[in-house]
Amino acid sequence: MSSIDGPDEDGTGPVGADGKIIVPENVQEAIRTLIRWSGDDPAREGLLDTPRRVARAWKEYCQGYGEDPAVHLSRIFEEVGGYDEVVLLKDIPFQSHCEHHMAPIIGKAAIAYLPRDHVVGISKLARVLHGFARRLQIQERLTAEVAQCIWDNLKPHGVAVVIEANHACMTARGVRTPGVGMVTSRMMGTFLKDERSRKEVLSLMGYG
Ligand SMILES: Nc1nc2c(ncn2[C@@H]2O[C@H](COP(=O)(O)OP(=O)(O)OP(=O)(O)O)[C@@H](O)[C@H]2O)c(=O)[nH]1
Ligand SMILES: [Zn+2]
Repeated sequence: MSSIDGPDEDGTGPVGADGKIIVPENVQEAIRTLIRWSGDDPAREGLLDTPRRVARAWKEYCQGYGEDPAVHLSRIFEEVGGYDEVVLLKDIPFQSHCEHHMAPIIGKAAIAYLPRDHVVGISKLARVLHGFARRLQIQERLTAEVAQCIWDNLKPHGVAVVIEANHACMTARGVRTPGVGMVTSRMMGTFLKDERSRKEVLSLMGYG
């Protein structure tokens, strides 16, 4: 495959003439080994392009390693008309992969903060979530990282993050128990210290 110089638009690696990331031979071979180990023949026609596809899919699932989610919080808005109440983005769907089985984690998040003088564009909260979700994760760390990033960069009075997700490693394999949801939360600042504020934000999130 011929290549053009320079990274693709996500900065994940050199791309070929078809505009797709070039997958090194050793990565493809690793996937062929896994196919063989699973019981199939990587040389059969339907599987010939699979190693390349799988590798590119994993680059996409793990796009978060190529970014610092904090960059999304650098553009602030100071003219907020004196608004100093809760800002909440809820029901944000996300996908991640568990670091134990590399199996999908599919869920939704609610992210809230209590602004101190300034706010950010609301889409940026979802961008921060995806930046940390697109890595190999456990749900507890994902929750903590999203909250800490907002806390460190916006310096708000409070941050609250609640994540609810299903883990495919519990449904498609292992204990094989569909329908169970894991819930994690991280409260910081006012939401941690003040019970009334915590109750208010949880109620706005739909957990009241
Ligand atoms: N706390 C936590 N556990 C997770 C998460 N994702 C997956 N797990 C769990 O990680 C554990 C790994 O347990 P191990 O005993 O090392 O692996 P295993 O033999 O594959 O475990 P089973 O899934 O019970 O078959 C399992 O209990 C998973 O359910 C997560 O985000 N947070
Ligand atoms: Zn798992």
